[in-house]
Amino acid sequence: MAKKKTARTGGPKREIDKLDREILKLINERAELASDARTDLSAVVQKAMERNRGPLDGEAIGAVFREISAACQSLSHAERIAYLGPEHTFSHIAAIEQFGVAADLVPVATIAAVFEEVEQGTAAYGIVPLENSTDGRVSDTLECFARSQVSICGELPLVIHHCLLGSGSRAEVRRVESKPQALSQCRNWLAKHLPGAECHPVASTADAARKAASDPSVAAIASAQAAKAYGLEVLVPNIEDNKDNVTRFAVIAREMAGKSGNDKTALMLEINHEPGALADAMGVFKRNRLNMTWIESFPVAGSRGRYLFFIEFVGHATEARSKKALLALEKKAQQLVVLGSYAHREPIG
Ligand SMILES: O=C(O)C(=O)C[C@]1(C(=O)O)C=C[C@@H](O)C=C1
Repeated sequence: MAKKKTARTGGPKREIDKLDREILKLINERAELASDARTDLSAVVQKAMERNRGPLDGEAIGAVFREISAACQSLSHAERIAYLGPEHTFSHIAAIEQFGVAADLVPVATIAAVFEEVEQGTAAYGIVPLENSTDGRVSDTLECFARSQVSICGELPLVIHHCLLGSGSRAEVRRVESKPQALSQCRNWLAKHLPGAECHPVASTADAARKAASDPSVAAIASAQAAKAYGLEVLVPNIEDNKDNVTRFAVIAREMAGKSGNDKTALMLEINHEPGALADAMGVFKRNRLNMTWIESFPVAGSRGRYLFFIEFVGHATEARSKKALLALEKKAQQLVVLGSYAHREPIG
């Protein structure tokens, strides 16, 4: 079939040159389209098939362009960084701290979507809240770690100042919206200063700010940056209950990070359901003189009684003492997953 088409359109060399030019054109188009996170590969393939005048048939040209588009997409997505959006969430602020404002920062709707972007390779990194000094763990994130393959390759503890934002006056506020973690970090302030207001959970602090912009009876708890971006007034700044309110973010990726010399390692452990099993596991850290910096027990969804332990200790997983401890833990564990090693950071802000 290819031979017949070549003859009709004037020789293989010319056809291949023409094909090259078409490919180049489509690659350029693809690069432009890649800036849109939702670009669909099939649109590019479809275009290539429509433009095709031989020598290859439609199926073959579709297959070639599918491969080219996928390669371009993975190249152009190599440095995309996914975060819980919309713009001006605390996750966005953390992503700017970590990667700079010029980075290709991509807002997504949920923490689970951040994990998906990284797992599927459409983003090289993601940034997710792990725990807060007032409110404890961020369950959405731990749940994602329990069923995902991604690693932690960095940490970023960020000082969080919450503001009450609105488009009217404080006296008009009947409802306060924010992410449950933010509402919880301000619960004493809300009980004292807005006891009659209904608290309503939404997907993120910036999502709350965006919604509050159209209704003066609704206030949002969000950052001062969100106030500016969504055209709201800061009705009350610094309403967090604990003045040293720090959220620790994890930078996630498909690969682990190398040694920095001042590292921590996070792991996920499930142990036998029997007396002394947790004490035995803890004994491994003691014997190997490894200082634990975090422990969190988390129920395995739908298991009725099984728990995962999220543990963090000082040291890189490749260091001798860590390796010895991980080996000993593995023998005791039903499940042991090293989530990653990463450089220790002091709180920012
Ligand atoms: O909603 C946001 O702005 C987020 O980035 C999420 C999040 C969280 O879930 O912990 C991050 C930091 C603050 O603790 C409040 C909210």
